[in-house]
Amino acid sequence: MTMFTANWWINFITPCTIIVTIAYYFCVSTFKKWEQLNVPYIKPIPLFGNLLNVALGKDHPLDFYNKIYHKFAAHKYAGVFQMRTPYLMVRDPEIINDMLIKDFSSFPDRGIYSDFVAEPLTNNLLLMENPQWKIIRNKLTPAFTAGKLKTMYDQIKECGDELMKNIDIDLNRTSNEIEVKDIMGKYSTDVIGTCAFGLKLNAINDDESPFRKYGKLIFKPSLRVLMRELCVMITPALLKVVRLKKFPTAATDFFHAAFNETMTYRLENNIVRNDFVHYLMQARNDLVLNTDLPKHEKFAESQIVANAFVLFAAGFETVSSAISYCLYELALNKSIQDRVRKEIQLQLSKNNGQINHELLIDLNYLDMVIAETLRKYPPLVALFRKASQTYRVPNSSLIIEKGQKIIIPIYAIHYDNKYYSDPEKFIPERFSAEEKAKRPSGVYLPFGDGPRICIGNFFNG
Ligand code: HEM
Repeated sequence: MTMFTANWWINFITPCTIIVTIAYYFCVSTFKKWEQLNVPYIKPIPLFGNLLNVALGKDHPLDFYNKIYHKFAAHKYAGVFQMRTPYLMVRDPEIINDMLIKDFSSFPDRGIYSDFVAEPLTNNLLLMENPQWKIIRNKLTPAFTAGKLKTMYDQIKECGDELMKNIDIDLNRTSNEIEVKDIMGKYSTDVIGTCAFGLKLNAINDDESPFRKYGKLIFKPSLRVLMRELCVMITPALLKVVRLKKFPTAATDFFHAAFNETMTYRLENNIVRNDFVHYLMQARNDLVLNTDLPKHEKFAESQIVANAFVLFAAGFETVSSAISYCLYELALNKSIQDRVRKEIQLQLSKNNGQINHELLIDLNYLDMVIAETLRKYPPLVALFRKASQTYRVPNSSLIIEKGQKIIIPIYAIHYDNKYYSDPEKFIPERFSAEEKAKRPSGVYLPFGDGPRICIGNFFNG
């Protein structure tokens, strides 16, 4: 009997010890990386790396990046462990420029994980890797030129008129208060809908608009999204087990059906409009239906729909957040607000009351106000890249291996008083031609930079 108990105990304890040892080894197996490469870093905690407070919801990722950026102020780069995954945070503007622009061929992808089979809508420009990214980017770039924007002013103005009507109604209904972020979300949904897809979504007048409803849903922070991100940073293989999706199924089903229907409708009715859908359909002809293409170069129908989705999703949230913050700062800074108003009134009177391309390019002060808004409130707090080959970091002994993930902390750089004195203050004059010329490049990145810069960059003026 005693023998049985002892054996049972040994039989139990041995596998447990082995499992705990393997689990522990797995949790810390990547943690020697920065020490071996002589890169400064903060001591990581098993499994969580440096991300414990973010995982517990105590810190926003933005605070986390800021802390590391400031802690290593004397260094050009620092090592970060996001759970088990080692990232190199690059702080130095020259290295940032090299990675984004000059040495783009070594960093052509973002390295953000997605399972394109389980989540076909994520198989789009933002997450696609080369060589497919380059092919589809070349097909869609012609949809984003200043000339195309000129043809869209009337549609944008129509949305603007509806917006003004609704602001008036809201102000009368409430005691002179409006929820700016919400109304701008509806407005930008309508603008992208009409300019990009030829759809009159009317989200501004329709609280039940499904584009607005599902658009909001895909950006809603949730435990599901946090858990998914943490799983990816432990090991993407975990997602095969826990099956957490980036976007709620109801939203992806809706957008899939909506964009499919839009394209089918145009095909069946021979409708040709010079907008994003037109270029997406051309891409479909060239890359999906083209029988001359070898099989491995062909795209799937679902990739065309995924790109329609990303143009909508990446477009409406960024634009509405930029306009909302801009209005917020104008409300706080009356003298800046007055100067913007005066400039618009002056240019309108010079241009016979017409809002068109000529008027917009003369709104120099407004341009500076928007640039300062995007400095203070960049919609993306960081850029991501992944090394596609071994890379020697310029002017240093550091050699990055293929697959190394990179973080460029846009937000922290935009608040670094080395480049922007009194960074908390809203000072549009920072973006006068003279002031801009004094700053190094690589320290103003609201749209990213290099060949992978935001494709909608032009759309924002
Ligand atoms: C205020 C407005 C916007 C801001 C601040 C913004 C910001 C950004 C940033 C920071 C990136 C990553 C760039 C990089 O990694 O270097 C990006 C990528 C992207 N943006 Fe925007 N964006 C805006 C509006 C738009 C609009 C209106 C659209 C489409 C209609 C759009 C579509 C995209 C797409 C498709 C990508 C991925 C590009 C690629 O990898 O080729 N964005 N955006």
